[in-house]
Amino acid sequence: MTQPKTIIEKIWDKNVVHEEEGRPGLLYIDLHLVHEVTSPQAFEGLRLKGRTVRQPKLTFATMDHNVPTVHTNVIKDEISKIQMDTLRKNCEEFGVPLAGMGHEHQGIVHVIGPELGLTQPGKTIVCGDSHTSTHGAFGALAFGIGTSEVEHVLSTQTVWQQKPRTLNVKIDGKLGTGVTAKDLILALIAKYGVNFGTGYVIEYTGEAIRSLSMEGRMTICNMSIEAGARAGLVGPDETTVKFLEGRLHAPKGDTFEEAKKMWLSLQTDEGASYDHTVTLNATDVEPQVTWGTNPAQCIPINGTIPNPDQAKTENDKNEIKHSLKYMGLEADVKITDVPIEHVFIGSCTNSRLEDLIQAASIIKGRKVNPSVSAIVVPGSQTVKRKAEELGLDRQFIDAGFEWREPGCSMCLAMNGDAVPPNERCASTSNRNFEGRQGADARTHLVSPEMATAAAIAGHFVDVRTFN
Ligand SMILES: CC(C)[C@H](C(=O)O)[C@@H](O)C(=O)O
Ligand code: SF4
Repeated sequence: MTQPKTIIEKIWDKNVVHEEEGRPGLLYIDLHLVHEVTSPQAFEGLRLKGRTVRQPKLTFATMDHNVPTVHTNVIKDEISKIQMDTLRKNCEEFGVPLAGMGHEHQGIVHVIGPELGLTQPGKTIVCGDSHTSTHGAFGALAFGIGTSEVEHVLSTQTVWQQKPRTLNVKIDGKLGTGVTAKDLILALIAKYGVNFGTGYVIEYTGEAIRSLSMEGRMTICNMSIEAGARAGLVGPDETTVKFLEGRLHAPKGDTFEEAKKMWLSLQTDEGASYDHTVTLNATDVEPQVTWGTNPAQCIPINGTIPNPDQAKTENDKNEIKHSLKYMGLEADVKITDVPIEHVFIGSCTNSRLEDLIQAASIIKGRKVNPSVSAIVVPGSQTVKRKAEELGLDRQFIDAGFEWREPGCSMCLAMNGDAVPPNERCASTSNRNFEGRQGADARTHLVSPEMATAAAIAGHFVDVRTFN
């Protein structure tokens, strides 16, 4: 009898083309996603070495980090303009399909891959971007790579990888009303810290994960990297198959039926062992808000800002003090008493149609607080179009939100969208590091529902009682 395997080992074994004891393996890549920030030197490398792109059909590029989200044909920022022009030129020269600015499929790379049906179960997927882990929601082995690896994948369609250790994150129980996938992943990182995934690929299992939509699973897998993991995935099921059926690049007709069989059979075997397991009970999770400068510095909405004097170690004490200072917060204050000036609904964590529907559902005819400036940035042109078909743009605009063009936007402030110094933002993105949303900007990570509620209230508020 063959040894029972995890889905992670199955995908690895299917795609590894060369392996030696104690060394990284050479992994064949089924899909290479490309964006304008991490690709220019990689293409330049090919050019200098006289090489071509080995598999242009397995490569797909978009523009996201630098695109302005206010409607314009003029890119003011010179570096942004150069990166985008360079990507266009490179894609033309090397025959790589591109959804550039103005293209109907343009959007954040981790939103468009799944949306176009490029992301599929069992694939190995890479991109020069850490949040490539998002695509793991489909049962793909998807991880971020550096620019030199981007060049390697462009020219050989393979990458050297250390065989991952496997981590089972088992989330049982049921999510309460008003509690989302974003709250689950924040609570998980708050419980185990920002390094518990280091050296591992995570498989998310358990009842709570099974009952999530694909959008929810993407939110969770997206933030695997914030737990230190290279990748995170969810075994494919009927939810996965249903999401992919009819998508532009998904298989069609009989080929779809065959693919479906293959996808559904791609599961961790009964009795397979993981290198490590951690658990969380979804029933206990409340809406979360980060108060500090890493995603683990996070409390439930009814909590208070931690007091450094109650820290367990000297190190923790100093860390809390440092974060409080940067964030301009006092210990022991209720998080619901903290006022905000900005709201950002967007990013590859929470800018899909479902996120926007859920965010809009909180408005109920109310207005954004006059002290808050709030923007909604759809993850892609497709999301934007569909949201407009549903009238979501009107709901947001009527409430006082700005409705923007798709891109990474205020998630990382590379494109003209930034939080001013010492101002506070409730953000649906994934990183709250110092300076992430602009120099001295203060970021609080929350779910889309919690972001809308905060925009209306002008401070953090429990979305479950905000009627
Ligand atoms: C610019 C890119 C390399 C970076 C990443 O790898 O994640 C960005 O997307 C981010 O979220 O910080
Ligand atoms: S939305 Fe943010 S996290 Fe996602 S790829 Fe863009 S910059 Fe990175």
